[in-house]
Amino acid sequence: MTAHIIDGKAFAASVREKVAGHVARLKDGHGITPGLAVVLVGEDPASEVYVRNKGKQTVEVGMASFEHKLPAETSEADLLALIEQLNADPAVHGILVQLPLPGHLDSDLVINSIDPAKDVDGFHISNVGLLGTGQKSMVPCTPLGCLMMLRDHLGSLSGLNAVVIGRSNIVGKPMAQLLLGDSCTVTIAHSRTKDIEEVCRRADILVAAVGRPEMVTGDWIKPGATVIDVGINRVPAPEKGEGKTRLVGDVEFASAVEVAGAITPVPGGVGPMTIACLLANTVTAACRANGLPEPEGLTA
Ligand SMILES: Nc1nc(=O)c2c([nH]1)NC[C@@H]1CN(c3ccc(C(=O)N[C@@H](CCC(=O)O)C(=O)O)cc3)C=[N+]21
Repeated sequence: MTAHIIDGKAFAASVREKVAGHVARLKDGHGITPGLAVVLVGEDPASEVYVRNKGKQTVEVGMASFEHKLPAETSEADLLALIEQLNADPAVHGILVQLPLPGHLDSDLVINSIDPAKDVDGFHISNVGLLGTGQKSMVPCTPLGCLMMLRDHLGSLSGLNAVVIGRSNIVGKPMAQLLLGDSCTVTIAHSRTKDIEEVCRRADILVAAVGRPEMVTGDWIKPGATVIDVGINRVPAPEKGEGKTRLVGDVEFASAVEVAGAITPVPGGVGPMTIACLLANTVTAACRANGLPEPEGLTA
């Protein structure tokens, strides 16, 4: 039996359609155009993949897109001044500072200077604390997208064993919080975990977010498990005619698809959902900022 392939690209399109509906309602009914500001400091190859689709999709759903491209040598003071300006701008409902930042900038300081209500990445310490205590917050886009796909595929997650591989602040930790919020029994595995294959084989839900190409193979997976592959790794293409590089996940798809019950592909899985959830968070932020009921089905 081969796994059901969860189509993140199609799911993301349906999320964007919902977002577009809410944007239209905000515009026509209330004269509000949700706006997303993206701040890029310097150039990072991994970030470029992301930026390519994002501005386009923001405009496609009817929102305003503000891009601020700053040189790599921008000072912390100048970056903080820009964020202060965006915090104060009523046309800006969401602010995203592209990570990683150049080494001379303190990313914790920068992220925590964003107004938490406009922190559509959900990385501000206030949002992290709100999520961890089950209060209304901005939820990080990648874990939110994973949660939406899991709920859509499985219905209830209650009582299931979930294993998250990776303990980053942007994926692993918030993902674990969301799964706990949906009453999973959650394990966070990482590079120092003993018998990691064994730990993973107990998972009904396996989320791989380590950034190591094809680390998880079919023999790590419980038959029938739902596998979410967060990894986006660019590796050299083995065959001529495939271009110089190709994208692979943290899961070895060919062996995993034979064992899992369902699996997300790379590309076309978590990546498109991340961008869709960024737009969803922006429309949610715009509703909250104006005291309007928040969109249903777009929040955790
Ligand atoms: N503050 C901040 N927030 C982020 O969310 C953030 C960031 N910084 N820095 C960079 C990473 C990277 N990231 C991606 C999102 C979607 C795709 C995506 O849609 N990928 C396509 C593949 C695109 C292709 O074919 O190259 C897919 O998986 O199908 C990729 C990468 C968000 N990031």
